[in-house]
Amino acid sequence: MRNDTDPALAELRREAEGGAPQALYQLANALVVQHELEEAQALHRRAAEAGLGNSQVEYARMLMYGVASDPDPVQAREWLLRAEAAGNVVAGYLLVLMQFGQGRHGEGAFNDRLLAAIRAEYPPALRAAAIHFGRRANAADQTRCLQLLERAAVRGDAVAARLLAERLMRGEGCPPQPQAARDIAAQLARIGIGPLPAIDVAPLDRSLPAAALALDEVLRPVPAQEQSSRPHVLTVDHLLSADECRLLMASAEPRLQRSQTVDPETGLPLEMELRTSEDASFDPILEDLSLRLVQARMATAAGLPLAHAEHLTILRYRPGQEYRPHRDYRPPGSIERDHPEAGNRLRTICVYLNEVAAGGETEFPVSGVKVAPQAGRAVIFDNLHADGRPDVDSLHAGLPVLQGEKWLATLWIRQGRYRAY
Ligand SMILES: O=C(O)CCC(=O)C(=O)O
Ligand SMILES: [Fe+2]
Repeated sequence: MRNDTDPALAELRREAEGGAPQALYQLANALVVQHELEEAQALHRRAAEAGLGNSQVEYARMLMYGVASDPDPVQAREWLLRAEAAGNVVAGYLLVLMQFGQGRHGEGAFNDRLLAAIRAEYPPALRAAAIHFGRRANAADQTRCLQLLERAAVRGDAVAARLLAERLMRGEGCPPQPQAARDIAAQLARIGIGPLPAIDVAPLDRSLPAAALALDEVLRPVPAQEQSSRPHVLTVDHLLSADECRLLMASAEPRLQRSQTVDPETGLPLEMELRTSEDASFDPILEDLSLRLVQARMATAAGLPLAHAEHLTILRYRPGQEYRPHRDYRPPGSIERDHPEAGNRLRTICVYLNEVAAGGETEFPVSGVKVAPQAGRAVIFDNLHADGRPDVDSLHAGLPVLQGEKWLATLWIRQGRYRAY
């Protein structure tokens, strides 16, 4: 509904009457805050056509996420390329994000794009690069990781600040600096953010070259251990680094809510005793490059394109909480309501994000396999037979947590494309 009473908005409207691109941009941003998205989109488009880089980026963002219109990643990409050519580094950063969702990394340029956004001190780029360097087992890259986390934190990135505090406290990549860690923790506590669960540090990657960015490292195949063939269950230890596990927990925590499950009869979401955890799901609009790269790593480990994955879900179980035996494939009714063209859930990948003091294993009753949580360990299993029929043997459960917390990241990956980008 049009808001005509807000004097600040009325002033912006007056200023935009002359059609100056900067004034259109400012009015559009104010309208987004008021949820007047269609008008905002039209104004960004006008300013974009007049050559304003910031509006080109905002218009492209709306097209990427399908805000005020259906998603149009092709148009979004064109606007981003235009803005990038005019020197807009956020456009380059968003192009990297899209490349890793669309399997367009073959076009290259992603490392240079990220570098340009790092040089411009764009916090999401600083954090993504920090986590990238933090996987490597050499002192120079570890120092680079810490410096980049600090630069992101100084620019207001609370997730980077949490990752930095954990590293300083434990002396990861540097000697322990408990006082500096406590200072950051105290600042975070003032805005209601507490410490993260303790996790063991995964061994660092010795195969990566020092110094240069190499983002497509997330797409390298990883060796997996087969746990059972019926159902088909694999595990990958240390798929995610400590920083990546912390990133997922820190990004999810503010959004956790009581989990819902799909009613097998009606396909409608339902709160029930089957699943007693809390969860957070990341609509792509909430994603940043760090989250996207971790998901690309997970999808690669599962052997499927990220574009086939439903939204990333992070679960937290407290003592006594569990996910009773169930299968992940969905009833036909529920598929019809949610991207029927993507088909059913072919494969699931879950990654444990912390050490659980006791309990919380993932159990597959048909083969008797039980996978114990360990930070960074992935469990990957098929929900459908090779011919696409549901595999009833894929029955599995998250056993009750007996002590401590269990954090888990899940991607349910469909047979076909689910995401626009
Ligand atoms: O908590 C677990 O170990 C299993 C989780 C699960 O089954 C799921 O996310 O679909
Ligand atoms: Fe499941």
